[in-house]
Amino acid sequence: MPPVLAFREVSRSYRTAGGVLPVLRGVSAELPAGRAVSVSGRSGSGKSTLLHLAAGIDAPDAGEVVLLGRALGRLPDRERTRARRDHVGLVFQFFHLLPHLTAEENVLVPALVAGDPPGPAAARARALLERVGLGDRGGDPVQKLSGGEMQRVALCRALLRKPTLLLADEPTGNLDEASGQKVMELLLGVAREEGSALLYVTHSRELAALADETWILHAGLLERAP
Ligand SMILES: Nc1ncnc2c1ncn2[C@@H]1O[C@H](COP(=O)(O)OP(=O)(O)OP(=O)(O)O)[C@@H](O)[C@H]1O
Repeated sequence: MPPVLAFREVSRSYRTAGGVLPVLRGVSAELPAGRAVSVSGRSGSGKSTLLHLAAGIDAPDAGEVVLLGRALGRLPDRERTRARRDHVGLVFQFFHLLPHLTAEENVLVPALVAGDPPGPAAARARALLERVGLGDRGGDPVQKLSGGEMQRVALCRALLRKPTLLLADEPTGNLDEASGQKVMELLLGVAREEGSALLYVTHSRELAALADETWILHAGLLERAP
């Protein structure tokens, strides 16, 4: 089976006022199906850049990002968007929920966008909310929920269409330690049950250690922690 995600000699630099800033300098790594990998590294080391490349939101200057055997850079825009929609779930630090919609409606957004049949999608949304302990909050507008609860809703939304790859950029960065720990345990547990590979960025050593493997970005290169 090909890896869910592969970085092959990926480089990315940015043009800044001070000149060209090389962020990734020939990074190669593979994420096998169902595996959980955390990404660490100091501020500015390129963690978010790596995740954006994985999601096809950003493109490398050189090298290839391969999702399920297909090099994203070689796909036409529409195909790349479809690959992301069908195979990738995204969780962000600031949740990006629609505040006036209910928890269940937020979870259902990806199904609406994709035109999935509403009945099965709604049943799955309810089952996921139940799984993360929010079975009785599905009808509440998300703006009434706590930060930890909002992130659990965002997790359900990311998982709704059974993504092969779940990407999470500092998913606990906006939460206190206790809710952060709970969200991370749920993220890892549900991803494992669903068989989704998981790549998550975290600044916390404890939370990074919960993964099967840790990738550390340093000086534009990727090192694997034992
Ligand atoms: N669009 C951009 N234009 C110019 N520079 C950028 C751009 N995006 C990122 N950078 C720079 O690239 C470097 C890596 O950014 P990135 O956000 O990937 O780091 P990070 O490891 O996620 O950082 P943090 O832990 O602080 O969130 C930083 O120095 C950042 O300022």
